[in-house]
Amino acid sequence: MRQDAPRRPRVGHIQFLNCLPIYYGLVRTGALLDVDLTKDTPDRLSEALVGGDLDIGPISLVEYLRHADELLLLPDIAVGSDGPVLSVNVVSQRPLEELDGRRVALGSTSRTSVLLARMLLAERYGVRPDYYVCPPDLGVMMQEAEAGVLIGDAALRALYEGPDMGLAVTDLGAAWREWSGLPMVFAVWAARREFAERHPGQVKDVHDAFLRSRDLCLTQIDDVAADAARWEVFDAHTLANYFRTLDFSLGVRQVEGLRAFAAKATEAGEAPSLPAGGPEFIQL
Ligand SMILES: C=C(O[C@@H]1C=C(C(=O)O)C=C[C@H]1O)C(=O)O
Repeated sequence: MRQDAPRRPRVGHIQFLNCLPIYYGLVRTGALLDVDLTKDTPDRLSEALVGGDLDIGPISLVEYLRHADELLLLPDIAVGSDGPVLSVNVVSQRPLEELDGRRVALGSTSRTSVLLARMLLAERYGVRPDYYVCPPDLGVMMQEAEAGVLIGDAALRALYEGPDMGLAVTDLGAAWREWSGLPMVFAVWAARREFAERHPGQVKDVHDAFLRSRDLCLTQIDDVAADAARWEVFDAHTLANYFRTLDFSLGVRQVEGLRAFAAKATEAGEAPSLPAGGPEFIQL
């Protein structure tokens, strides 16, 4: 028996459909054998990465901004959209400009989208609702509040079911694009700095695996959607359209969008400002 057996990197994975294209390829390429994977909601994964319980993984953008000194970004991978995202929504029983002083529920799995919603409602709609955090359940939210902010599968479902229930659905990817003219980055991938310094090879391997996985999947979206539709409430066409809508890249425009969001978050007192030239990427 080896007493000092090296351990696999502890890697996070968002358990929403939005990251299925990345997971799918990890299975197909065999990369899952080389990582200790934790699937969870974005709020818990962010906390685990910041707390040192994970080494590498996706992190909600604003949580990255709050802990940028402990983290390094992985290049070229993110969860975002350039316009509508379909799965980040404000669901409302009345027009957004009428929400002043009204109860608005913030889904507990989100950190970035709930902040985006609060900034948008304050700055674009001039309203100051009475916010509270609650589980991401549309039915409960609509009983207790006039509007709710949802992300992930629950938000995608609300997009299709909300209008029949008399609810207005505002896509926050589209709203951000109208506001800033830029793509929105909801989550980034990061490694803990100390881990990256000790195990640069492992970070590179995990990063390569994510990119290969994503790229493989993007060439087979209809097959991935058909496979996933066997277990999901969404049909294959809806899923394929969703996967094509999401933007998993982190190029020059996405980084511009990230910086614009960071500047607004700093102005709102929600995150320290990015260092000049930031965000800081890992050198692989
Ligand atoms: C596009 C999405 O982006 C997400 C939104 C997040 C947030 O608001 O904190 C975090 C991770 C991503 O899952 C989504 O959840 O549908």
